[in-house]
Amino acid sequence: MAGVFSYESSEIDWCEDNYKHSEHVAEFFNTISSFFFFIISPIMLYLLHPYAKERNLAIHIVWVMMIFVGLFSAYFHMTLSFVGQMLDELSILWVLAVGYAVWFPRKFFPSFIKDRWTFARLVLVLTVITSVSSFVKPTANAYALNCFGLHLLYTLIVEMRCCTDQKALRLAKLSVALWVLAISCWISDRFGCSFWQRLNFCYLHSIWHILIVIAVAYGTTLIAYLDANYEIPYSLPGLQFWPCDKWAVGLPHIVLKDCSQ
Ligand SMILES: CCCCCCCC/C=C\CCCCCCCC(=O)N[C@@H](CO)[C@H](O)/C=C/CCCCCCCCCCCCC
Ligand SMILES: [Ca+2]
Ligand SMILES: [Zn+2]
Repeated sequence: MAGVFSYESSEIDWCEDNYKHSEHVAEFFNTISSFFFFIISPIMLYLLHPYAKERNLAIHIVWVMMIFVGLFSAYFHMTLSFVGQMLDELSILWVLAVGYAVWFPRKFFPSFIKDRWTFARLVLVLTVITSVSSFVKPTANAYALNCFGLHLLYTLIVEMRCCTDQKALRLAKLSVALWVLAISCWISDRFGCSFWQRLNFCYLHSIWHILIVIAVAYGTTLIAYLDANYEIPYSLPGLQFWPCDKWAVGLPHIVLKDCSQ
């Protein structure tokens, strides 16, 4: 039993050299880059608050859980233990589940689902079953999780096909570009390690951590914006960038022009 907690008990080992910078931390840069989740999550909680207050406070669960994703990711890369791997992957699965439950567009619901509450209960049942199944072949979990990324991409493309809002279209292009860059780093670290070792540059998984958390910030704001236009159109949702709307870089957020109704 203790074996599952022990260092390197996971079958997965990322490209970064182990114990190069500390005898207690297996993958130093992969561990510290996980702390990026702690920086972005509280800012996103703050930025999404006006929208969540108007729509549903349960939306905050997504970014509260992202803090745990960062925590478990840091623990996994520090120990490369089996427990660390499962906590990292299961926390991602549950963030995705909450995201789908609160944001998945009603028009894509299966025909036998009548309302969001029933859809959320279906997501809960499927997530419990998937969580149990994830112990059957743990090495396949990360690939299964990336399939959700592909499904989100597909949903976004269908949603944006008839969108004429230039700010939303720009945000969609930025989210997809960040996700493509992030997933390229993840795949390259996984399958091209010997090449990167020859170049003495084994930090692609750390770069993935940073890019994916920004992609999720952009992607979730876009989904929340489309949701606000559909569910609370009277609040006249708009998109802005923080800290300054005129800057080329920043975090996107929703501004509600009329919260009086
Ligand atoms: C309508 C549905 C809305 C859903 C909202 C989704 C909200 C959050 C989604 C995902 C969180 C991703 C967190 C990534 C954590 C990275 C930790 C990590 O590096 N883990 C690795 C091991 O260290 C592990 O191998 C990674 C596995 C792959 C995870 C893939 C997750 C899917 C990401 C989907 C991102 C969508 C971005 C939107 C772009 C259009
Ligand atoms: Ca390693
Ligand atoms: Zn990682």
